[in-house]
Amino acid sequence: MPAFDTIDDLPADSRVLVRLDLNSPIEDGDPQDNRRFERHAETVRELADAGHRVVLMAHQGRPGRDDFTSLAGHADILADHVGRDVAFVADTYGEAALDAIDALGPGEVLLLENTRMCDDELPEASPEEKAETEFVETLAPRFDAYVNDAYSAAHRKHASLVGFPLALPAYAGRVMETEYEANTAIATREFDGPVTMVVGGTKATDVIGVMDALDDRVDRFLLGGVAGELFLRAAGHPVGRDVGEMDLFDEQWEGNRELIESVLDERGDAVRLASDLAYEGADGDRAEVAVDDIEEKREAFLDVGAATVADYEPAIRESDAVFVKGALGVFEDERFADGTVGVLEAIAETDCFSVVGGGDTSRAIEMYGLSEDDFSHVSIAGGAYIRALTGEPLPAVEVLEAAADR
Ligand SMILES: Nc1ncnc2c1ncn2[C@@H]1O[C@H](COP(=O)(O)OP(=O)(O)O)[C@@H](O)[C@H]1O
Ligand SMILES: O=C(OP(=O)(O)O)[C@H](O)COP(=O)(O)O
Repeated sequence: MPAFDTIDDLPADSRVLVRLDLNSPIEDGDPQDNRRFERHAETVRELADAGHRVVLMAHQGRPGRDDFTSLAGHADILADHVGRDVAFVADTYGEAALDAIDALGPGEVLLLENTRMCDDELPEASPEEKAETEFVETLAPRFDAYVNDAYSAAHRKHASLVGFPLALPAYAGRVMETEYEANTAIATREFDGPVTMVVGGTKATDVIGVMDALDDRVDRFLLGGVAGELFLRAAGHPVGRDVGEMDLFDEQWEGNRELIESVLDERGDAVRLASDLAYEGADGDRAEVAVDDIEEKREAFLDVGAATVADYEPAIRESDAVFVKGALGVFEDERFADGTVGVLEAIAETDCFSVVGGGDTSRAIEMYGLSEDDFSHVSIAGGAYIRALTGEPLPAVEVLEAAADR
């Protein structure tokens, strides 16, 4: 069980400052609706229904990047999910923000401007230093409690995540609670049968590090995606290289070659690699080739093949727990979704404990009509999920735990 207090422990009629993670894809300047809104809406609705005055903080993008925008559009999307008005003020802790906070009535909800527009939010520093910033020292006295629901940002030591829990009584929101429990299961729970990890996607450096760190806590790794191709390359197959205008493979190969070879050396029996791969044939349709028949990589491989899925399915059915990190193919293109969807369907059909993580990969669930209810947990975290899997501490969770001990 987590060692932090939750919103069940909040005193009645509190003024609560709540940190969410609404960081979203931005298209034409507008935030796109996604699972983060839906999940955080549950915490916000519960707090508002209980009669608390609810002030929300969140970030969007990083300064200097295209996705660094105001949260005005986020307030509207969140309001739709909460089923209540979510007021917005284009200020983080200045006079306009303080006036809006003071004017809030019981059960009302206000979203403050992108926390990263405030100089004190970034860069990373210790909780003690962040608690002494003007941002925290100005806002904290207006509140009775701080709630952190932003599990997916909990690996960052930013003021809104680690500073406020030192200045106020601090609690975990519902998203924080459920993400924490599911994502640490691999490190904290005992499973009776085999534990399997499906490893794919494009961020090979991240997932190979996870494989190395998890070591024998996972009984078998089923590989696909870019990471899988790099492992095939290490096993002596002429794949896992950039072709044409690609730049997904060679650099990640150079950076991970030794680690891949050492994982294969030490855990080779636990690592299952694709036996066939799919690519775009001359007619534009999906074509497949057995890995043993590949003499030279001439085209981009965009999915694992049907024989690989048939090989992975029984391994999933025999498992007591399955954790997914990364897609097995470019599932956004229907022609190359079979690997990812086949494996997700196999997981959905079993009653094993299952967690699907990664913002991109978890989108395959709704895209292909799978039900989220058929998985134990679909995480809305990327980087924090990876760290939780390997047992690496999350600074924003640590300060919540420390707050509960005070
Ligand atoms: N062979 C491949 N070549 C290129 N992209 C791939 C391949 N296999 C999977 N992908 C891509 O990987 C993405 C998902 O993985 P990634 O972005 O690493 O993970 P996350 O789910 O954590 O966001 C998908 O968008 C998919 O298109
Ligand atoms: O979306 C996020 O992380 P993720 O892409 O790892 O899930 C979080 O909001 C953290 O954002 P950041 O990586 O800009 O600090």
